[in-house]
Amino acid sequence: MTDEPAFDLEYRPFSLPLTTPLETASGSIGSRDGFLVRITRHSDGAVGYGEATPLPGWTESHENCAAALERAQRTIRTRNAREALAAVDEAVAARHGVSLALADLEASSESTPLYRYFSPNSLVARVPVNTTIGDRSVDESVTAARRAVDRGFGCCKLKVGRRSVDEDIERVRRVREAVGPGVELRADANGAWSYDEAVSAIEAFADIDVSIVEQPLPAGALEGHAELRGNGVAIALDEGLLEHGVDAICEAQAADVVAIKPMALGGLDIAQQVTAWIAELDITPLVTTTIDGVVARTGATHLAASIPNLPACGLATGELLAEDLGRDPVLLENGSAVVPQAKGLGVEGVWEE
Ligand SMILES: O=C(O)CCC(=O)c1ccccc1C(=O)O
Ligand SMILES: [Mg+2]
Repeated sequence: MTDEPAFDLEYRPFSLPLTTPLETASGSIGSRDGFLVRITRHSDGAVGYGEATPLPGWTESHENCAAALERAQRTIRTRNAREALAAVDEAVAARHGVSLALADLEASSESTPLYRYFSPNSLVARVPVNTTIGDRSVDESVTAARRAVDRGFGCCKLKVGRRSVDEDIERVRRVREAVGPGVELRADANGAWSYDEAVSAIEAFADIDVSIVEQPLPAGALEGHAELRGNGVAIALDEGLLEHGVDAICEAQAADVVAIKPMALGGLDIAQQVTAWIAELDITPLVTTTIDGVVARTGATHLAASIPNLPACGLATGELLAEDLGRDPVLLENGSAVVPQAKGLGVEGVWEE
Protein backbone atom coordinates (compact mmCIF):
# COMPACT_ATOMS: atom_id res chain seq x y z
CA MET A 1 0.00 0.00 0.00
CA THR A 2 1.29 3.48 -0.85
CA ASP A 3 0.77 6.42 1.50
CA GLU A 4 -1.37 9.26 0.19
CA PRO A 5 0.76 12.37 -0.52
CA ALA A 6 0.51 14.68 2.48
CA PHE A 7 1.16 18.07 0.81
CA ASP A 8 0.52 20.21 -2.21
CA LEU A 9 2.93 22.90 -3.48
CA GLU A 10 1.95 25.79 -5.73
CA TYR A 11 4.10 28.64 -6.99
CA ARG A 12 3.50 31.83 -8.94
CA PRO A 13 5.85 34.33 -10.53
CA PHE A 14 6.20 37.93 -9.37
CA SER A 15 8.22 40.96 -10.43
CA LEU A 16 9.01 43.70 -7.91
CA PRO A 17 10.60 46.90 -9.26
CA LEU A 18 12.93 48.90 -6.99
CA THR A 19 12.09 52.59 -6.53
CA THR A 20 15.59 53.40 -7.82
CA PRO A 21 18.00 50.73 -9.09
CA LEU A 22 20.54 49.69 -6.44
CA GLU A 23 23.95 50.45 -7.94
CA THR A 24 26.73 48.10 -6.83
CA ALA A 25 30.25 47.42 -8.06
CA SER A 26 29.01 44.10 -9.46
CA GLY A 27 26.01 45.55 -11.28
CA SER A 28 22.75 47.38 -10.94
CA ILE A 29 19.66 45.75 -9.40
CA GLY A 30 16.51 47.25 -10.94
CA SER A 31 13.87 44.69 -10.10
CA ARG A 32 13.54 41.41 -8.25
CA ASP A 33 11.82 38.63 -10.12
CA GLY A 34 10.97 35.40 -8.39
CA PHE A 35 8.30 32.98 -7.21
CA LEU A 36 5.95 32.95 -4.28
CA VAL A 37 5.53 29.42 -2.93
CA ARG A 38 2.55 28.01 -1.02
CA ILE A 39 2.55 24.57 0.56
CA THR A 40 -0.74 23.11 1.86
CA ARG A 41 -1.07 20.11 4.15
CA HIS A 42 -3.99 17.97 3.06
CA SER A 43 -4.86 16.58 6.51
CA ASP A 44 -5.86 19.90 8.06
CA GLY A 45 -5.54 22.52 5.29
CA ALA A 46 -2.61 24.21 7.08
CA VAL A 47 -0.55 26.44 4.75
CA GLY A 48 2.95 27.87 4.71
CA TYR A 49 4.52 30.51 2.46
CA GLY A 50 7.95 30.64 0.93
CA GLU A 51 9.77 32.80 -1.61
CA ALA A 52 12.31 31.87 -4.27
CA THR A 53 13.93 35.03 -5.64
CA PRO A 54 16.99 34.16 -7.70
CA LEU A 55 19.71 36.76 -8.25
CA PRO A 56 22.19 36.20 -11.09
CA GLY A 57 25.70 35.73 -9.74
CA TRP A 58 24.37 34.65 -6.34
CA THR A 59 21.91 31.85 -7.09
CA GLU A 60 20.65 29.74 -9.97
CA SER A 61 19.05 31.55 -12.93
CA HIS A 62 15.34 32.43 -13.01
CA GLU A 63 14.81 29.62 -15.50
CA ASN A 64 16.60 26.99 -13.40
CA CYS A 65 14.71 28.18 -10.34
CA ALA A 66 11.38 27.64 -12.14
CA ALA A 67 12.50 24.18 -13.29
CA ALA A 68 13.52 23.25 -9.74
CA LEU A 69 10.18 24.41 -8.30
CA GLU A 70 8.43 22.32 -10.97
CA ARG A 71 10.40 19.25 -9.82
CA ALA A 72 9.60 20.03 -6.18
CA GLN A 73 5.90 20.31 -7.03
CA ARG A 74 5.84 17.00 -8.89
CA THR A 75 7.75 15.29 -6.10
CA ILE A 76 5.65 16.61 -3.22
CA ARG A 77 2.46 15.60 -5.11
CA THR A 78 3.65 12.05 -5.64
CA ARG A 79 6.16 11.44 -2.82
CA ASN A 80 6.79 13.58 0.28
CA ALA A 81 8.24 16.84 1.59
CA ARG A 82 11.73 15.50 2.24
CA GLU A 83 12.11 14.26 -1.30
CA ALA A 84 10.65 17.50 -2.68
CA LEU A 85 13.42 19.43 -0.88
CA ALA A 86 16.00 17.08 -2.34
CA ALA A 87 14.47 17.45 -5.84
CA VAL A 88 15.50 21.12 -6.09
CA ASP A 89 19.07 19.85 -6.21
CA GLU A 90 21.61 22.72 -6.49
CA ALA A 91 18.99 25.43 -6.98
CA VAL A 92 19.50 27.45 -3.80
CA ALA A 93 16.71 30.01 -4.31
CA ALA A 94 14.19 27.25 -5.07
CA ARG A 95 15.35 25.35 -1.99
CA HIS A 96 14.95 28.55 0.02
CA GLY A 97 11.35 28.86 -1.19
CA VAL A 98 10.37 25.26 -0.48
CA SER A 99 12.11 24.99 2.90
CA LEU A 100 10.70 28.33 4.07
CA ALA A 101 7.14 27.30 3.15
CA LEU A 102 7.57 24.04 5.09
CA ALA A 103 9.06 25.82 8.10
CA ASP A 104 6.28 28.46 8.07
CA LEU A 105 3.68 25.69 7.92
CA GLU A 106 5.27 23.72 10.78
CA ALA A 107 5.85 26.73 13.01
CA SER A 108 2.31 28.00 12.34
CA SER A 109 0.77 24.66 13.28
CA GLU A 110 2.75 24.73 16.51
CA SER A 111 1.57 28.34 17.08
CA THR A 112 5.23 29.38 17.36
CA PRO A 113 6.84 32.40 15.74
CA LEU A 114 9.36 31.17 13.18
CA TYR A 115 12.42 32.37 15.09
CA ARG A 116 11.38 30.30 18.10
CA TYR A 117 11.00 27.28 15.86
CA PHE A 118 14.74 27.71 15.17
CA SER A 119 15.64 28.77 18.71
CA PRO A 120 13.10 27.27 21.14
CA ASN A 121 12.36 29.22 24.34
CA SER A 122 14.11 32.37 23.16
CA LEU A 123 12.23 35.66 23.29
CA VAL A 124 13.56 38.38 21.05
CA ALA A 125 11.83 41.71 20.54
CA ARG A 126 14.06 43.33 17.93
CA VAL A 127 17.21 42.99 15.84
CA PRO A 128 19.43 45.95 14.88
CA VAL A 129 19.53 46.72 11.15
CA ASN A 130 21.51 48.89 8.73
CA THR A 131 20.20 50.98 5.89
CA THR A 132 21.60 50.13 2.45
CA ILE A 133 22.83 53.00 0.27
CA GLY A 134 23.62 52.41 -3.40
CA ASP A 135 26.81 53.52 -5.11
CA ARG A 136 25.57 56.92 -6.30
CA SER A 137 26.83 60.50 -6.24
CA VAL A 138 28.21 62.19 -3.14
CA ASP A 139 25.09 64.33 -2.78
CA GLU A 140 22.71 61.42 -3.19
CA SER A 141 24.70 59.34 -0.69
CA VAL A 142 24.77 62.17 1.86
CA THR A 143 21.03 62.76 1.46
CA ALA A 144 20.21 59.06 1.82
CA ALA A 145 22.40 58.71 4.92
CA ARG A 146 20.97 61.84 6.56
CA ARG A 147 17.44 60.70 5.89
CA ALA A 148 18.13 57.24 7.34
CA VAL A 149 19.71 58.67 10.48
CA ASP A 150 16.77 61.08 10.92
CA ARG A 151 14.52 58.02 10.78
CA GLY A 152 16.45 56.32 13.56
CA PHE A 153 19.04 54.17 11.78
CA GLY A 154 22.29 53.84 13.72
CA CYS A 155 24.17 52.08 10.90
CA CYS A 156 24.56 52.90 7.20
CA LYS A 157 26.13 50.54 4.68
CA LEU A 158 27.39 52.24 1.53
CA LYS A 159 28.00 50.40 -1.69
CA VAL A 160 31.42 51.39 -3.07
CA GLY A 161 33.81 50.34 -5.82
CA ARG A 162 32.29 51.78 -8.99
CA ARG A 163 34.63 54.77 -9.15
CA SER A 164 38.22 55.43 -8.12
CA VAL A 165 39.24 54.65 -4.56
CA ASP A 166 40.00 58.34 -3.97
CA GLU A 167 36.48 59.30 -5.03
CA ASP A 168 35.00 56.66 -2.75
CA ILE A 169 37.12 57.85 0.18
CA GLU A 170 35.91 61.40 -0.41
CA ARG A 171 32.32 60.21 -0.68
CA VAL A 172 32.46 58.20 2.56
CA ARG A 173 34.20 61.14 4.29
CA ARG A 174 31.37 63.45 3.24
CA VAL A 175 28.81 60.99 4.59
CA ARG A 176 30.73 60.80 7.89
CA GLU A 177 30.73 64.61 8.14
CA ALA A 178 26.98 64.67 7.45
CA VAL A 179 25.94 62.04 10.01
CA GLY A 180 28.45 62.84 12.75
CA PRO A 181 30.57 60.49 14.84
CA GLY A 182 27.80 58.48 16.52
CA VAL A 183 26.60 56.56 13.47
CA GLU A 184 28.18 53.28 12.37
CA LEU A 185 29.36 53.38 8.76
CA ARG A 186 30.19 50.34 6.65
CA ALA A 187 31.25 49.91 3.03
CA ASP A 188 30.62 47.05 0.60
CA ALA A 189 32.91 46.90 -2.46
CA ASN A 190 31.42 43.67 -3.88
CA GLY A 191 34.89 42.47 -4.85
CA ALA A 192 35.85 45.54 -6.89
CA TRP A 193 39.35 46.34 -5.66
CA SER A 194 42.87 45.21 -6.29
CA TYR A 195 44.94 44.51 -3.19
CA ASP A 196 46.68 47.92 -3.38
CA GLU A 197 43.39 49.76 -3.84
CA ALA A 198 41.96 47.91 -0.83
CA VAL A 199 44.97 48.86 1.29
CA SER A 200 44.51 52.60 0.50
CA ALA A 201 40.76 52.42 1.03
CA ILE A 202 41.13 50.68 4.39
CA GLU A 203 43.78 53.08 5.61
CA ALA A 204 41.49 56.04 4.90
CA PHE A 205 38.37 54.24 6.15
CA ALA A 206 40.07 53.54 9.48
CA ASP A 207 40.53 57.29 9.78
CA ILE A 208 36.87 58.00 8.95
CA ASP A 209 35.83 55.32 11.46
CA VAL A 210 34.30 52.86 9.00
CA SER A 211 33.62 49.72 11.06
CA ILE A 212 33.42 47.01 8.38
CA VAL A 213 34.41 46.72 4.74
CA GLU A 214 32.58 43.92 2.97
CA GLN A 215 34.28 41.95 0.19
CA PRO A 216 37.03 44.46 -0.73
CA LEU A 217 38.71 41.89 -3.03
CA PRO A 218 37.22 39.40 -5.50
CA ALA A 219 35.57 36.29 -4.08
CA GLY A 220 38.52 34.08 -4.99
CA ALA A 221 40.98 35.99 -2.78
CA LEU A 222 41.39 34.43 0.66
CA GLU A 223 45.03 35.21 1.43
CA GLY A 224 44.55 38.83 0.37
CA HIS A 225 41.62 39.28 2.71
CA ALA A 226 43.61 37.67 5.51
CA GLU A 227 46.36 40.24 4.94
CA LEU A 228 43.92 43.15 4.96
CA ARG A 229 42.75 42.29 8.48
CA GLY A 230 44.06 44.08 11.55
CA ASN A 231 44.24 47.55 10.02
CA GLY A 232 41.45 49.22 11.94
CA VAL A 233 38.52 48.12 9.76
CA ALA A 234 36.92 44.68 10.14
CA ILE A 235 36.97 42.55 6.98
CA ALA A 236 33.70 40.88 6.02
CA LEU A 237 33.31 38.20 3.37
CA ASP A 238 30.05 37.77 1.48
CA GLU A 239 30.67 36.44 -2.07
CA GLY A 240 33.70 34.71 -0.52
CA LEU A 241 31.48 32.52 1.67
CA LEU A 242 29.66 31.11 -1.36
CA GLU A 243 32.96 30.50 -3.14
CA HIS A 244 34.95 28.94 -0.31
CA GLY A 245 32.70 27.84 2.54
CA VAL A 246 33.21 28.41 6.26
CA ASP A 247 36.09 26.02 6.87
CA ALA A 248 38.39 27.46 4.19
CA ILE A 249 37.70 31.01 5.45
CA CYS A 250 38.52 29.97 8.98
CA GLU A 251 41.62 28.03 7.91
CA ALA A 252 42.95 31.06 5.98
CA GLN A 253 41.86 33.43 8.79
CA ALA A 254 40.37 35.52 6.00
CA ALA A 255 37.48 37.26 7.79
CA ASP A 256 36.40 39.01 10.96
CA VAL A 257 32.78 38.95 9.80
CA VAL A 258 30.79 36.82 7.36
CA ALA A 259 27.56 37.92 5.69
CA ILE A 260 24.82 35.29 5.63
CA LYS A 261 22.30 35.43 2.78
CA PRO A 262 19.63 32.77 3.26
CA MET A 263 18.52 33.02 -0.40
CA ALA A 264 22.05 32.32 -1.65
CA LEU A 265 22.72 29.53 0.88
CA GLY A 266 19.58 27.53 0.11
CA GLY A 267 17.25 28.37 2.99
CA LEU A 268 16.93 29.39 6.61
CA ASP A 269 17.73 25.90 7.90
CA ILE A 270 21.07 25.79 6.08
CA ALA A 271 21.78 29.44 6.94
CA GLN A 272 21.13 28.62 10.61
CA GLN A 273 23.67 25.78 10.55
CA VAL A 274 26.27 27.90 8.76
CA THR A 275 25.73 30.75 11.20
CA ALA A 276 26.07 28.54 14.27
CA TRP A 277 29.30 27.10 12.86
CA ILE A 278 30.69 30.57 12.07
CA ALA A 279 29.94 31.82 15.57
CA GLU A 280 31.60 28.69 17.00
CA LEU A 281 34.78 29.63 15.07
CA ASP A 282 34.78 33.14 16.58
CA ILE A 283 33.82 34.86 13.34
CA THR A 284 30.95 37.37 13.60
CA PRO A 285 27.94 36.50 11.45
CA LEU A 286 25.53 39.05 10.09
CA VAL A 287 22.32 38.29 8.23
CA THR A 288 21.36 40.10 5.02
CA THR A 289 18.77 39.75 2.27
CA THR A 290 19.35 39.68 -1.49
CA ILE A 291 16.74 42.50 -1.77
CA ASP A 292 13.79 40.14 -1.49
CA GLY A 293 10.03 40.35 -1.20
CA VAL A 294 8.33 40.49 2.16
CA VAL A 295 8.17 36.69 2.60
CA ALA A 296 11.92 36.07 2.28
CA ARG A 297 12.81 39.30 4.10
CA THR A 298 10.64 38.36 7.05
CA GLY A 299 12.22 34.90 7.02
CA ALA A 300 15.68 36.47 7.20
CA THR A 301 14.50 38.64 10.11
CA HIS A 302 13.34 35.51 11.98
CA LEU A 303 16.71 33.88 11.27
CA ALA A 304 18.53 36.91 12.68
CA ALA A 305 16.27 36.84 15.74
CA SER A 306 17.21 33.20 16.37
CA ILE A 307 20.92 34.08 16.71
CA PRO A 308 22.12 35.92 19.82
CA ASN A 309 24.15 39.16 19.75
CA LEU A 310 24.23 39.96 16.06
CA PRO A 311 25.60 43.30 14.84
CA ALA A 312 23.28 45.41 12.65
CA CYS A 313 21.95 43.26 9.81
CA GLY A 314 21.10 44.06 6.17
CA LEU A 315 17.38 43.45 6.59
CA ALA A 316 15.96 46.93 5.95
CA THR A 317 15.86 46.38 2.21
CA GLY A 318 12.06 46.47 1.81
CA GLU A 319 12.45 50.24 1.59
CA LEU A 320 14.23 49.83 -1.73
CA LEU A 321 11.19 48.19 -3.36
CA ALA A 322 8.47 50.17 -5.16
CA GLU A 323 6.05 47.25 -4.77
CA ASP A 324 5.89 44.26 -2.47
CA LEU A 325 4.11 40.91 -2.19
CA GLY A 326 1.96 42.08 0.70
CA ARG A 327 1.89 44.05 3.90
CA ASP A 328 5.20 44.13 5.79
CA PRO A 329 4.79 42.64 9.30
CA VAL A 330 8.25 43.88 10.32
CA LEU A 331 8.22 47.45 11.65
CA LEU A 332 11.46 49.41 11.62
CA GLU A 333 11.87 51.41 14.78
CA ASN A 334 14.93 53.30 16.01
CA GLY A 335 17.32 51.35 13.80
CA SER A 336 15.87 47.97 14.69
CA ALA A 337 13.49 45.52 13.05
CA VAL A 338 10.65 44.63 15.40
CA VAL A 339 10.41 40.82 15.29
CA PRO A 340 6.89 39.48 14.54
CA GLN A 341 5.56 37.41 17.44
CA ALA A 342 2.58 35.91 15.57
CA LYS A 343 2.74 32.25 14.58
CA GLY A 344 5.04 31.21 11.73
CA LEU A 345 6.43 33.95 9.52
CA GLY A 346 3.61 36.29 10.45
CA VAL A 347 3.09 37.31 6.81
CA GLU A 348 -0.55 37.58 5.75
CA GLY A 349 -2.55 38.08 2.58
CA VAL A 350 0.31 37.53 0.11
CA TRP A 351 -1.46 34.86 -1.96
CA GLU A 352 -4.64 36.87 -2.36
CA GLU A 353 -3.06 40.18 -3.38
O1 LIG B 1 23.51 44.03 3.40
C1 LIG B 1 22.69 44.90 3.05
O2 LIG B 1 22.64 46.01 3.58
C2 LIG B 1 21.67 44.60 2.00
C3 LIG B 1 21.98 43.49 1.06
C4 LIG B 1 23.03 43.79 0.04
O3 LIG B 1 23.80 44.70 0.19
C5 LIG B 1 23.06 42.97 -1.16
C6 LIG B 1 21.87 42.79 -1.86
C7 LIG B 1 21.84 42.04 -3.01
C8 LIG B 1 22.99 41.45 -3.48
C9 LIG B 1 24.18 41.62 -2.80
C10 LIG B 1 24.23 42.35 -1.63
C11 LIG B 1 25.53 42.41 -0.88
O4 LIG B 1 25.56 42.46 0.34
O5 LIG B 1 26.56 42.37 -1.50
MG1 LIG C 1 27.90 42.22 0.26
